Amino acid sequence: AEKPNVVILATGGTIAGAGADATNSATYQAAKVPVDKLIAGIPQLKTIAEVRGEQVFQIASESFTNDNLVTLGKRVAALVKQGDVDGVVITHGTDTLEETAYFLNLVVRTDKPIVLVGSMRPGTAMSADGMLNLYNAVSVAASKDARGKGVLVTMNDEINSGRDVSKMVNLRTEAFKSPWGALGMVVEGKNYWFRLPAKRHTNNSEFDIEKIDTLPSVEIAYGSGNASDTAYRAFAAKGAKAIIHAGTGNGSVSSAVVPSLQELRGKGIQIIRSSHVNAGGFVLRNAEQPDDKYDWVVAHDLNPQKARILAAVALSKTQDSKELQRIFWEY
Ligand SMILES: NC(=O)C[C@H](N)C(=O)O
Repeated sequence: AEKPNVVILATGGTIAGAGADATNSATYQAAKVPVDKLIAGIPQLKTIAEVRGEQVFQIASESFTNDNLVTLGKRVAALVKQGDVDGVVITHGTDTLEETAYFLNLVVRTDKPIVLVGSMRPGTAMSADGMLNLYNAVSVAASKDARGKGVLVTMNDEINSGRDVSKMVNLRTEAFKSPWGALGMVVEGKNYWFRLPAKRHTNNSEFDIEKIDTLPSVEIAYGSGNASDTAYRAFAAKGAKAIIHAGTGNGSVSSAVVPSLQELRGKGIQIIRSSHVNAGGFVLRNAEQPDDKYDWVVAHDLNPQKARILAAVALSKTQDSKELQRIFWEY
């Protein structure tokens, strides 16, 4: 039987990292190993798919920019349109993997599997996790039963939705979790599914990377005790179109910051309240702050970095705060 065709788009990260010694599991350089070498290191890939690699970037993911997102998105969209491509895998640093996964989930119109994967240890380390993670990613991307489920992330044998999943801990290989649970598991080349995403994505999205060439500036300011309005004002002065408030608790805002956010909203900047609580926040409209009165938006269950992605994508289409709020409920 003919094997499915899977393209691996490599962007760098620890999965392409190299350390000086096998004991260096945490001290190494990310984004060193080219994609062809990663593929050659796993001869078993040939048994599950026809695999070819493309080096899109070679960067650590903390340095990913909006331009990187747009370039990658356009390449993925072009590939999934090809009849000779059945699935796409993207190797990526883990630090912003959740942002890229959510971005592609919003803007690439396809049913074909798009799977992001990274690793927590470089390939040179003892018990490196990248090899099995990449094998699993190719196996999921090659499978028909992964179609139509939105952009996926395979790490540590779990299949998570690119919308929900987040890096929850560092250093450990069990780093990625979704607050709503994994969609399934991939074990020895077979997928076991347990749930489906409920939010709009890919083919059912109103956004399309083919119509997006740049993303507006959306910045994140962190809430804590003794918070000041300095960061919010500085972002506004630099031209931010929206500011994500990475709020305490329910997305609460300190009384020292509230008047400034009202003022910035009056100048046309969108104010979006999210929560930075670790295990998954959930911000409700008009709870903690009168969002209707102030014309602010709430980020629903999206963490600040995912809220940044959705706000940037949404603002490429609308400047209306009510539309923005609808989009935050639906995606
Ligand atoms: N584990 C990793 O991939 C971390 C690395 N700093 C990156 O995101 O590129």
